[in-house]
Amino acid sequence: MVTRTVDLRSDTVTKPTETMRAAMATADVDDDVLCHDPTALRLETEMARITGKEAALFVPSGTMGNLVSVLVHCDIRGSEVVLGNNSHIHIYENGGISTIGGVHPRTVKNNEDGTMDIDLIEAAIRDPRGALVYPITRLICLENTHANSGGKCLSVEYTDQVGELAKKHGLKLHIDGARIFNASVALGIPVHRLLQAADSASICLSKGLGAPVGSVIVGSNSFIAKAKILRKTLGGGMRQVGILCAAAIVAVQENVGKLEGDHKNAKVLAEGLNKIKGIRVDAASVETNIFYFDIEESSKHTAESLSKYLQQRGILVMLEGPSRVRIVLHHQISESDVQYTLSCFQQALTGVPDQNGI
Ligand SMILES: Cc1ncc(COP(=O)(O)O)c(C=O)c1O
Ligand SMILES: C[C@@H](O)[C@H](N)C(=O)O
Repeated sequence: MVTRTVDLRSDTVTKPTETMRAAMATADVDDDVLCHDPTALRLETEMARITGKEAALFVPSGTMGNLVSVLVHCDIRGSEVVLGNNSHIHIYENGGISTIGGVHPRTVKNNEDGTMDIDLIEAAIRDPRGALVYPITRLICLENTHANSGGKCLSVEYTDQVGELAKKHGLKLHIDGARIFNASVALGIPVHRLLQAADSASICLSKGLGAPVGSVIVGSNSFIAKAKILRKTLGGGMRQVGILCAAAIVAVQENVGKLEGDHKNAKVLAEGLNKIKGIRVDAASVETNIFYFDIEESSKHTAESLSKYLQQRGILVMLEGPSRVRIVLHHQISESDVQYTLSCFQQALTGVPDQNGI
């Protein structure tokens, strides 16, 4: 019988802490559509301060945060957005910018570090003289940290360069900052500085920060005013939303400091896995809380059989292909969980109990 659960599928799996639940239970609330829920206002004011933007808006998910942001910037039919071919907006958001917003995606290859070559971004920007046949480029999107690249951090220098490029061409810059706090902690650079070049950003409170629900969009007063209308259009206007925002406030207050521990646990786990025959992981490249590993052909396991073996021992991972697995650390994974996980991997791949005798 499984007596322990180590959920490494994502940092979206965290459960609200007791402090969050207490804050939710006693939250000061009001109708956030008819007026402004006081706790939502507190969260939005704090997030605007942290990010150095004029205003902020709570939204139910990161997907809606990105969708609303893109649609505000690309509010004219025939608009085009330049984004990474391996970006979350392009891969995992149901093509919402097109299916709902009528916005055309223009992808540029993501490098292994999550960036897109600046010259390739510029080459993807449409020449306005071709307006008879071309869509009109209005927006560039970055993602920091870059999830599909293994939680890689975009440097502030790179972000500023893309910002300069956007300005040069009269474009806006949106940053999918689902894990911007992870980037900030890993780089030792404040969130507001990482977002300085961006006209907008979408920041997940429900990932590494551990809130049960929600994201926040940040930007200018004018941008957020338009975003609020679009959020309502999409059904995201919420009533006594302070119940959710109260937990998010606790998350920001209590969990940013835990991200460094998540990054350390990711590094320890990656380095430990790297020592196990049959597994290949670039442990040196682990920067934050996400990494991928590959199962070698010589191994007796596939990703699916390994995940089943691990699941029988309470360990949950995300399959990314026949021999590829994603691991994501979060504040509810302890150092002991990491060691237990390594023991189970050791047993699965080599059949030899490790020093823990498992
Ligand atoms: C980089 C990135 N952006 C956006 C999202 C979307 O967030 P949500 O799941 O809250 O819609 C996710 C994952 O969930 C993500 O990993
Ligand atoms: C799968 C993806 O949509 C989600 N953002 C995650 O990282 O778990």
